[in-house]
Amino acid sequence: MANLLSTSVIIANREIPQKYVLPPDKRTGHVGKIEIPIIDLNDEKNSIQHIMKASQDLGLFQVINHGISNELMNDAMNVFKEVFDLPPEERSKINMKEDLKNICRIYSSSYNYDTEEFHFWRDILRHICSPLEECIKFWPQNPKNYREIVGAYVVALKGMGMKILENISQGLGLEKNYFANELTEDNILTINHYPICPDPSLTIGLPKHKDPTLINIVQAPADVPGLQLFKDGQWFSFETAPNAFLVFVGNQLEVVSNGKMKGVVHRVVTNSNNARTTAVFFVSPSMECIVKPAKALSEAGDCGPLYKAFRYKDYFNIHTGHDGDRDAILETYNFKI
Ligand SMILES: O=C(O)CCC(=O)C(=O)O
Ligand SMILES: [Fe+2]
Repeated sequence: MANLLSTSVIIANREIPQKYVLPPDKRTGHVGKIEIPIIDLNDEKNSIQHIMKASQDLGLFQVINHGISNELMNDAMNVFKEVFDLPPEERSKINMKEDLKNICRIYSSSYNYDTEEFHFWRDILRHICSPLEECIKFWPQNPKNYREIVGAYVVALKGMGMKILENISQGLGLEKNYFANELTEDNILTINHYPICPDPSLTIGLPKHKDPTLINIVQAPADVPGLQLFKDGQWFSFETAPNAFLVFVGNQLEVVSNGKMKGVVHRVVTNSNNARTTAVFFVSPSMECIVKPAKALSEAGDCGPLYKAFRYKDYFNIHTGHDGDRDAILETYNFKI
């Protein structure tokens, strides 16, 4: 297995190995600033309309009053950080031999570490979360309350995700529970840890991509920036409100909504002053699910369906197989008609 950045001599030496240095055309330059709409999930009168507008304008919004307590958010973030501070011999126990389905894995850069053109400046702890009772047995036991806290966190995130999707289905004119089925059955939680980087101008935490899921929900620190989005030919950095979650429209929502909602191209840059840890909850179709535009939407307008039906597994396999540039999937996998 690849060395984790968090333990390796790279950090101690304060130098960037060649494999992490981006080709000049991929380096990050000047960026503008943009504000991401903040949506009050308690404001039932307006939340649908605000979510729809933000999803259509930007493909990204933040939610507050989302029902997940600050205490649970803090507890979860603290145990995630503790995992990355564990001594290497403790951390290596996370990749358990009995975990044949790779339910819980800790690794560096990406799944394509051995073949990718350059490495990303991040370590990842990835947990499959569904079905929870099966998967939780393979999650870390150190810190000792890890499973209890992260189990509660995942249940809360799923509940919040479904509430957001109820808003979206109503905003699209579909029945309220349109997404309460195999379209949202697979859930993964990844913890991204971006260590301090001696020279952020030469590296990338996560290169530009659109999320392959239905939606991605992100808990990111308000005081350590890193995420940037691409809009109208320019990159923008933005701030995350304290105790808010960011919600990204994923490619599958683009398909189901027949292009009414658009995913946003984004990336993560590195930081020379602070390490950054984020939690990302993927709400995805099951691997066998056939994804296609909702009939009510493709039959309503003049344009007909804008996307072909496809099996999520076929899409996902191509998506994860792309070294470095996950956005390339949009060109190579022609799921558009
Ligand atoms: O770690 C972050 O800030 C965002 C990660 C992300 O975009 C992703 O995992 O798809
Ligand atoms: Fe993403």
